[in-house]
Amino acid sequence: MPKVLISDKMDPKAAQIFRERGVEVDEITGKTPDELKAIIGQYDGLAIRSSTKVTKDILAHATNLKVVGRAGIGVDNVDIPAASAQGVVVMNTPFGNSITTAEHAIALMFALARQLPEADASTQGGKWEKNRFMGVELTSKTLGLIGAGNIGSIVADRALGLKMKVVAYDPFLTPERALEMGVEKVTLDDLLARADFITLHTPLTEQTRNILSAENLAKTKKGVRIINCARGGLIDEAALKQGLDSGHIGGAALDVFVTEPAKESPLFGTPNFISTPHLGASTNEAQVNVAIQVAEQMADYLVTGGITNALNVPSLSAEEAPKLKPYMALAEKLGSLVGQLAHGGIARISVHSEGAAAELNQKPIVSAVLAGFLRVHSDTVNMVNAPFLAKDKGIEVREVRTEREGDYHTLVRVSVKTSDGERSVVGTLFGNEAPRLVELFGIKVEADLDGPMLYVVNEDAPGFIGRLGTTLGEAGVNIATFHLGRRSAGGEAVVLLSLDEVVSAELLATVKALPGVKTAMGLKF
Ligand SMILES: NC(=O)c1ccc[n+]([C@@H]2O[C@H](COP(=O)([O-])OP(=O)(O)OC[C@H]3O[C@@H](n4cnc5c(N)ncnc54)[C@H](O)[C@@H]3O)[C@@H](O)[C@H]2O)c1
Ligand SMILES: O=C(O)CC[C@@H](O)C(=O)O
Repeated sequence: MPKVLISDKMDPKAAQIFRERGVEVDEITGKTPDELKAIIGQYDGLAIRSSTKVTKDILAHATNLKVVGRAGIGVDNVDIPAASAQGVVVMNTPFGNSITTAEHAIALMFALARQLPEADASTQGGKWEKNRFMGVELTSKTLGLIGAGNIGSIVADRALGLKMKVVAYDPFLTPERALEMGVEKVTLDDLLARADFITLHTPLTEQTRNILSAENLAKTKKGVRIINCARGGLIDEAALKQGLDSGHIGGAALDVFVTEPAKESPLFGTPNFISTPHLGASTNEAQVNVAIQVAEQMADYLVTGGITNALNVPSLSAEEAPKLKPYMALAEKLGSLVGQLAHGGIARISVHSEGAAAELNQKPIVSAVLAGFLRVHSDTVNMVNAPFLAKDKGIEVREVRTEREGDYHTLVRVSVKTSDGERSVVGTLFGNEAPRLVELFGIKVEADLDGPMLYVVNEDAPGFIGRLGTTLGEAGVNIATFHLGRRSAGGEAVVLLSLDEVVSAELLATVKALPGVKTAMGLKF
């Protein structure tokens, strides 16, 4: 039974779903990195929010880990390249808390417009400062949206409902989508010059870090009010403080900080500054949503192999998984076969699906070919890290599909281009289930690729098969199945034998010395 650790505070629904889906679960929160390292080795899955930092060091101790699930959106607390390199799937729940976070941004916009926190503190402090708190209306004001994805577009929708004008800066926003959202797509400079309120909804990347830098803050309208419910680091906090102190910035509300938890900050106590402790996603509804979603996604992966919302591997629905499973087994065996037989630098691997195979999601099939191919040289390769490793090795990967059926109703052809030229192996599924090799380097041969095997290329001549059988028999090696193929009568022939044990180096040398043998190799599946 797979075992999952929930290491951050999460709605109890998550643990309930894991148990219902046959996944054992421990909830142990608040561990230090060293404490986490000591226990992480026993888990197949790790469910987190933002407190647990899944570093390379933690991953190195997570020897059984298959999946990290983030109950939320941002995965900046997970070292995704390290997880990918280790073959660990990283998933998030991209929509579960979007409405809640958008509402928090709108709440902070209202709070800034009417100075609600200061007015509350003053009133509860026994002062009745009716003349001190003069607000601004939102109606007809311009809201500048930086980042118009899931959350940004909900914020835009709510702001339009408040009769604001919304201008958006997002390099990936298409004019059609902007039209659909009812916003005006603008450049960043235009947004800075026009917005009365600015709200940030981008991830923190090298392009967005300090997107509101001192230079850009200086381009804003005097009195601008700024909201950040996305990620700390999008605003230069020192420049923000200066802008608030000088009065150029009329107010700022931060839910997120460069350093979290933000227990101290030069911004604290600044007039017109509001802060919340990363509460964007903190509503009952959002926390139930993300807990259910993360547990379902992780359980799907651990129990059925279905992949949803993964950031480092193509999605594979729980419905698709059983259909693709035999293809992935076939693809892996073909990849392994070419990996064992190919020599020289590999320039390209092409995966060509034909007939029924071409109708399926190709990404998992290609990943399985690469995993089988690369696993020949490393035990730690799996479907998650194989595409990254292939890229690292400079191997070009091609995917081709032909829906028309050929001799077989379904076929997968794996071709490898090396310095010696391009060679292919081809396989099909018998009864839609059993992987079977049907062609090897242009020679028709039918074989199951299973267990230890012996591969021999010889000159087709009478008596050879008998001599080979005798040689193996004399060495006490039992032949399970015998598969033959040849290019032409008297030409090059291929023998593939399934054996009950791995051929020893000594026996291989004897086979190679048989008259007519061109190549002999032990294979393993
Ligand atoms: N405060 C919280 O508790 C909380 C909760 C949920 C999400 N978040 C954060 O909110 C942010 C947005 O989440 P989302 O679900 O809307 O993400 P999303 O991926 O749907 O949208 C992000 C948008 O940013 C845009 N973008 C990327 N680079 C940009 C750039 N250089 N300039 C302008 N736009 C750029 C993208 O094109 C995309 O449209 C994320 O950082 C997420 O982690 C915070
Ligand atoms: O888990 C949280 O409370 C914060 C989540 C939020 O930052 C996110 O990126 O989804």
